[in-house]
Amino acid sequence: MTDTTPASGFGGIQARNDAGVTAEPRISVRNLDFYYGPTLPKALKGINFDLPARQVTGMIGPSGCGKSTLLRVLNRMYSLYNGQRAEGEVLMDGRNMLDPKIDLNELRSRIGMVFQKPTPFPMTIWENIAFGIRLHEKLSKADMAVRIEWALTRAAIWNEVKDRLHTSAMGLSGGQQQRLCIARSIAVRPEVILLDEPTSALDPISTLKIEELIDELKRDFTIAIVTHNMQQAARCADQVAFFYLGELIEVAPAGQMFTAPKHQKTQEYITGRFG
Ligand SMILES: Nc1ncnc2c1ncn2[C@@H]1O[C@H](COP(=O)(O)OP(=O)(O)OP(=O)(O)O)[C@@H](O)[C@H]1O
Repeated sequence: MTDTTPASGFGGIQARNDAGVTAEPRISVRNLDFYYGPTLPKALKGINFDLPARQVTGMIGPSGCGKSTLLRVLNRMYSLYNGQRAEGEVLMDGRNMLDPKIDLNELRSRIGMVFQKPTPFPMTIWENIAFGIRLHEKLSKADMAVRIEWALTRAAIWNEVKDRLHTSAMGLSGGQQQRLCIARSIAVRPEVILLDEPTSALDPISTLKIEELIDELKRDFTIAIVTHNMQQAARCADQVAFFYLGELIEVAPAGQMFTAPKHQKTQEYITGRFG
């Protein structure tokens, strides 16, 4: 990982990516509201922000503020559940990804998701990767082999698994399983990867590997990461979005967020006064 001289931040938090956010938006979220049910209050209220292309957006905020809900809306996972409803827009190339006319398969191939707990399928390492690719593309055996090696290499796990591709993925360590899940997600060559607390079940060394991987992957992918760990947000993110009670309170370049947050609530949260 390249390092920059960190700015001194609140609570000793130092943002590594201090350059600010200059990229064009890959996803623009506009006036987004979300309901878990017809009689339940809004879980997301009037959210407006952009995910800049090939940058990492860290999503922070106390438990229940809507971070995971937002990721579930971005890849329309909620549409599997009766009664859950989103209003507003999630724009990619000027098209609203929430429009039911947009094919879910297309959406999922453009916006991939990795969950908190590693979720490998109970099949071989090879099949874990091939399975998703086959849903979207028909590749020859040779092309499939190339794609699988590419995905595992990009997820920084190829060297550890290349001699055991046809053994069960369940035999991998937790950290390896999570990198396999990242490989599975990038194997379909999405443009955006959503990571929901991807290291919360991992040891510090595996966590570091995933953070290094995120830094590497942002060369090609637009990334959003939900994290409870301020230090991790400061290490990984180019911009940080702070959520509270279903609202987006503040979004800013990481350096600014951890040195000079504009809102009192943000300041209280990042200094550990609640949450
Ligand atoms: N399936 C559900 N049905 C009804 N309400 C839900 C459901 N899932 C989440 N909620 C509510 O939506 C709000 C946002 O929850 P969400 O899981 O997005 O928060 P979060 O910020 O990701 O929290 P955490 O950091 O604890 O994972 C909370 O009030 C939660 O209770």
